[in-house]
Amino acid sequence: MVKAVVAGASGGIGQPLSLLLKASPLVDKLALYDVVNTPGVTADLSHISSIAQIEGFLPADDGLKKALTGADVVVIPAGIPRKPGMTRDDLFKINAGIVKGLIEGIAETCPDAYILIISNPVNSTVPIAAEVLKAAGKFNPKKLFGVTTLDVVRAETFVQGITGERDPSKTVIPVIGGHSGETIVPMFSQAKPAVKIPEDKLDALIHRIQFGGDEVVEAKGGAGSATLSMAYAGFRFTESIIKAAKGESGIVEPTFVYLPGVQGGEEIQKETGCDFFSVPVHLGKEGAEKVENIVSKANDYEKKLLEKCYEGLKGNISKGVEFAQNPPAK
Ligand SMILES: NC(=O)c1ccc[n+]([C@@H]2O[C@H](COP(=O)([O-])OP(=O)(O)OC[C@H]3O[C@@H](n4cnc5c(N)ncnc54)[C@H](O)[C@@H]3O)[C@@H](O)[C@H]2O)c1
Ligand SMILES: O=C(O)C[C@H](O)C(=O)O
Repeated sequence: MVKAVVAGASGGIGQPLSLLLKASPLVDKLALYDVVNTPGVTADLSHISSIAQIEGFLPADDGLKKALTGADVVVIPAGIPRKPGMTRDDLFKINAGIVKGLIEGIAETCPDAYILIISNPVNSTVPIAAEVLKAAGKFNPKKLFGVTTLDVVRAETFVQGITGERDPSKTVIPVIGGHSGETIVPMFSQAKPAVKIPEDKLDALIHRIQFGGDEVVEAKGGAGSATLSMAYAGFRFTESIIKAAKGESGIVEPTFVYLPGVQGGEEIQKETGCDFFSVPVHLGKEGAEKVENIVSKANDYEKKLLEKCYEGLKGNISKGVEFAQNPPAK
């Protein structure tokens, strides 16, 4: 029996993500939570003839608690998206409080659930979540994940323009670091099967992966950021978590985790100076089993990218920790 919850289910990501989860044979129960419109979204999805029993909740009448009760996996795409000219960090002011509130609810109602955070800025919202869970005495670093799968999906897609592979998802390209601009570090040296990127194309390819989010924000012209590709990526990661929890072996996904809390993470923490980092994580029945240290395998070109990543990422992490430890007065 797997119960999944989407918090932020009525939004641009929340709706297609809820659709994919409703259609998935891996989900038995699906709860949709949002501050608006969940009755409509739930009624609509409930007509789909799939396994998942679906229920929708609003904040009234203890809706968050009811949605979270018995949850195994909580996916969080709640919060505002960017408009052209904004950075992900510009979302901090509003989204930090939204994520904090939802994590407080999880700490109280379903502290053993896997928590998958999509809300930006991921580099800060995940540290916020960790601090809130620590303060409640409920932090399990093996079950807290920042979803960075869209960066992996973009790397797979954009490199296809060079390799010409028919199915881009067959090339595994680890993307590590964080989830914004130069904190995103694609590791083409570790691609499987190996890919050969012509030297004159590498800078542009890396830049497109690091700033792929901007491409969508600009194209949507004020109507938000990536939603459909994110729903696909978020579903792909959620499926991996559920499959691993059900005992499937050999599942490895890059995801943003608290390094000291996962086997092998301390070595990467020492090397990077970052407490949180996206790295390929081996997923198992209890969540993050161990991390792969591919940081130490970086070539000279990637080492330069990583130096820039550490600079930005450390600041983003501290900002989240500081917010959670000293929340602004309401
Ligand atoms: N991690 C990634 O790779 C990635 C990719 C794309 C977008 N994002 C981020 O995901 C977030 C959502 O994007 P979107 O396009 O779906 O935005 P959206 O505005 O379309 O939807 C957000 C939803 O969150 C809901 N919400 C607000 N406060 C809430 C609360 N306290 N509890 C529950 N729900 C609440 C809103 O009502 C809305 O339905 C943004 O922060 C965006 O930057 C992350
Ligand atoms: O770019 C954004 O703001 C949304 C998301 O983080 C993305 O990478 O598409």
